[in-house]
Amino acid sequence: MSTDSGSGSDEASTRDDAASSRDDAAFSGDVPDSSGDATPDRGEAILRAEGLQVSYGEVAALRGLDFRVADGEIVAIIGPNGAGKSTLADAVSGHVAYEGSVTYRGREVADASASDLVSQGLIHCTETRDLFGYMTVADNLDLGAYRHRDDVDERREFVYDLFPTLEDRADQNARTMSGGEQQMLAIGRALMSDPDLLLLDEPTLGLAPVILEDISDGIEEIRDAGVTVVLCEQNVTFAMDHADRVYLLENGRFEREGSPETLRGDEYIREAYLGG
Ligand SMILES: Nc1ncnc2c1ncn2[C@@H]1O[C@H](COP(=O)(O)OP(=O)(O)OP(=O)(O)O)[C@@H](O)[C@H]1O
Repeated sequence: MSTDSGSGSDEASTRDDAASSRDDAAFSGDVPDSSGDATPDRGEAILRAEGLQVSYGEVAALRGLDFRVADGEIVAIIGPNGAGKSTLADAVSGHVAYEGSVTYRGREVADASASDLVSQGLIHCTETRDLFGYMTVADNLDLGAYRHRDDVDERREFVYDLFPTLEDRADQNARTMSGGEQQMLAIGRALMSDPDLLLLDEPTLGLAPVILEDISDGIEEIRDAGVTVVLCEQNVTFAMDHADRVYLLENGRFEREGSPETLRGDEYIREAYLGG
């Protein structure tokens, strides 16, 4: 079944495309896991993938990923440009066709439309933010709540507590907000959808350190409010500072997996991503 929801999936592969790349891109399954902490013990898996593959025509973007995210965790997917982080987020949120299996709360993602997944609490905050630039901050937030009209005021209050700038700028058009403010608005709008699982794709992209602190505090508060977070991030330091577990994605494969503490001690991670 197609998972096309009309948001950029025209270029995505068919499942046959993905299948055709299976042989030359098989997953080795031997992600180094010296940590002993790979299995989440915080709760039941809310999200699980087995043999997840995505291809765009000839390009194999994800080459057979196995992962699980437990209820209440912050899990970071780190990796360089082109590693496949956004593709992973797109596959999990039903925006791109995939091979293998991805289940959200035990149900195959491909069997639901992207909008059904939103109704079930799986919310994807994309790298491009997708704000309505000529609408106000307040209206953008309200649009986030279009499928969940209960407790809107409570959720808006939570968002305003998290990012007070948004309340101060409630009547300002989104396009006139700074990059950092727009990122806060994108996360705030996602929260208005009442997520159980929030996929954040590159929330730190292009942001100044002072704004990163606000986003940082926000992510941990979101988790503390009971939302599971999958953080796709190129900023490895930021991701390591906030995640409970981390997967390193390179060229469509997981190369490392473990707790931030363990990965900070990994020589390859230190040299390639943490400046030695
Ligand atoms: N719609 C598409 N059509 C063709 N190729 C694509 C498409 N989207 C992604 N790709 C390719 O898939 C690979 C993974 O891209 P993806 O955007 O998922 O990586 P990423 O880790 O999110 O990168 P970045 O951090 O730069 O956003 C890249 O080689 C990219 O060029």
